Amino acid sequence: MDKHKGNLFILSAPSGAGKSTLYKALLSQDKNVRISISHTTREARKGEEHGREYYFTDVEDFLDMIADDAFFEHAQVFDNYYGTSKTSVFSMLEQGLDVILEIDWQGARQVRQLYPEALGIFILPPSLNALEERLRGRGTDSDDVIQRRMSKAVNEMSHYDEYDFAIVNDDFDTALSQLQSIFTAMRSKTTVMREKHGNLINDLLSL
Ligand SMILES: Nc1nc2c(ncn2[C@@H]2O[C@H](COP(=O)(O)OP(=O)(O)O)[C@@H](O)[C@H]2O)c(=O)[nH]1
Ligand SMILES: Nc1ncnc2c1ncn2[C@@H]1O[C@H](COP(=O)(O)OP(=O)(O)O)[C@@H](O)[C@H]1O
Repeated sequence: MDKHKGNLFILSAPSGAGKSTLYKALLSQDKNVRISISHTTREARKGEEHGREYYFTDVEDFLDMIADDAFFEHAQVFDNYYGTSKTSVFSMLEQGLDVILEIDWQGARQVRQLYPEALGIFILPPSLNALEERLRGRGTDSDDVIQRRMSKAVNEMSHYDEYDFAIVNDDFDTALSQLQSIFTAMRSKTTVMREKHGNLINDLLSL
């Protein structure tokens, strides 16, 4: 795969761990970061908008996109399909923007295969009780759905060590500052410096 100017980040967590709240806070403070908007076949929740949280798509269109090789990665999560389309991600990276993929562990595995320089970050809740409270507090899911999400959460969390970094989202501000530090560190990698500051590096080495 071609080299791009921006960095690619994978952000995964069990539902309710706080990843959306964290990345929204990061986005509001960091003008160089964008979130990739996924396609999904799940129903929009109250307050969600097509093209903002997700592109809400029917199963037939989603399967057509798979057949057209339009996805960078895709997976079935709960009973729905989710996928990241190739075009917008690569155009943002090409513009030098850092891109966050908010995807599950199955999608993360596919991205690592295709794009090994992607950096994986896993968000953990401080406890299972806290996770359940946050899911209930969000008020978007029925009891039934919450129980299913809780059992899926344990499965999702069992993959945390496939990621480069893990953050426990207990105190929100602490977790946010850890996330920001990871982004800052990634931008100082020598490979990124060479790509972005080639002229400076040539000058510095010119004696
Ligand atoms: N593989 C993959 N997973 C995704 C994508 N978009 C969202 N997901 C994952 O699908 C799961 C369910 O997401 P969602 O329905 O928004 O519920 P939420 O996690 O409770 O907000 C989460 O684990 C997301 O990370 C995607 O494009 N690809
Ligand atoms: N550190 C935290 N402490 C307490 N509540 C939190 C914290 N981080 C997020 N939340 C709350 O938990 C709920 C789930 O967060 P959300 O970002 O929607 O999770 P996810 O995107 O991982 O499913 C939201 O109501 C959010 O305000």
